[in-house]
Amino acid sequence: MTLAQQVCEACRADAPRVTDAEISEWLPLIAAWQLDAEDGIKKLSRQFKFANFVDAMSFAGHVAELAEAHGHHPALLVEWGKVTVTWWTHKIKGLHKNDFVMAAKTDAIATGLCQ
Ligand SMILES: C[C@H](O)[C@H](O)[C@H]1CNC2=NC(N)=NC(=O)C2=N1
Repeated sequence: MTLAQQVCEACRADAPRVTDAEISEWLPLIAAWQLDAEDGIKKLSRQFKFANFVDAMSFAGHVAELAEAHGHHPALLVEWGKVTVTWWTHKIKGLHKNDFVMAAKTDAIATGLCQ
């Protein structure tokens, strides 16, 4: 089953962060995403390009619906012609498999919407 076909598991505060081995295994599956660390918190982010602000905002709305459906939410930066989506798990201050699943699902909904 691909990452995009998987579902988020209910994330608990004591859930384990992904290991370096898991990052090495899963990051290539979401090759357009980059691994960042902000204040020691690992995050996944990707910038999606659009023709204008309204299209960018519309995509952000689709991501919001996806997030609500899965109970797992990103940070969204909406600018003219682009949206930066950043996934991490607040509860564990780092990356959980859910973040890789949601990044893959974000790619799936972006298909056909972004430039
Ligand atoms: C109560 C609610 O389900 C939790 O706060 C959820 C909401 N969405 C979430 N999203 C993310 N990315 N991390 C979380 O820890 C998280 N927790």
